[in-house]
Amino acid sequence: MPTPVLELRGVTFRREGREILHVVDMTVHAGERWALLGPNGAGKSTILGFCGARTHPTSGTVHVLGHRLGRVDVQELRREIGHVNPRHPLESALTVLELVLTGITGTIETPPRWSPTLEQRERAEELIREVGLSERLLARWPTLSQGERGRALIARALIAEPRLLLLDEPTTGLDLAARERLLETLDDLSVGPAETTSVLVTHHLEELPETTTHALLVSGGAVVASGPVEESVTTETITRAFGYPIGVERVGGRWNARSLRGRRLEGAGVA
Ligand SMILES: Nc1ncnc2c1ncn2[C@@H]1O[C@H](COP(=O)(O)OP(=O)(O)OP(=O)(O)O)[C@@H](O)[C@H]1O
Repeated sequence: MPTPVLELRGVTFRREGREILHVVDMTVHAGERWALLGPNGAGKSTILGFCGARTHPTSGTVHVLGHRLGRVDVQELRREIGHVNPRHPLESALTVLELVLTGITGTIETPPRWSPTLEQRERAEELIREVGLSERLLARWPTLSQGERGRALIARALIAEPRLLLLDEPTTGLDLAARERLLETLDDLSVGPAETTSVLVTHHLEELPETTTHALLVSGGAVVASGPVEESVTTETITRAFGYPIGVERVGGRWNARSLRGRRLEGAGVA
């Protein structure tokens, strides 16, 4: 069995005298697309922090790309991880092209006196085309819609050819068409290198890309379900994770969720 891309074993996390995560285990292999699901405050972002080598556990072990956190230069490790953060802290008015190129330098702003090679520029343009932003190539960051920013940030992450892609609520706040477009962009990544492995955080089942292969459901810092998505995302597990009766249905590859309060559980084709 090849070395997993991510391995969390018996991970706990304590802050201000409170245990935020209780014994989390998770193993992600190359090519898998994971979703981290759960209600507000469940611990999803904290887990994503381990995956991105940004947070260390209080106890237990975390291996990222075969390296154990605490025994590796995290700066170097982070270069192999693409992190799409909707709260990208860019302050200057970079164009889409310039923004994507900062994925090569691993910086937020364009470093002084740095300029791309012709090859790097062409690669950036190719990725911008792939995420459907060719017409906005020279548009500046402050003028981009939230959906355009999301897609530009995905291209920025991909240009560094990461072995692991982390997506923190990439569709939050997008209108319906922008959300669908971004999900299509994520689904299309599966035609890229087979090794592209991803972990996506969301609260909403409707925001899961069709290509999701596995899910980890957390609630109150504990794992409710984990494994292949068909087994881990069901009416029973989602109801347990969110503490509310929610029916889950998968239609045409995508998921729907709705309250079962006042409805009968049987029938309705729930998963
Ligand atoms: N550094 C910290 N210090 C103290 N408490 C923290 C810290 N980081 C996270 N927490 C707490 O841990 C819990 C889990 O937080 P986390 O952000 O991981 O949840 P989440 O599932 O991502 O939530 P949301 O869906 O609301 O973003 C929350 O109660 C949060 O307030």
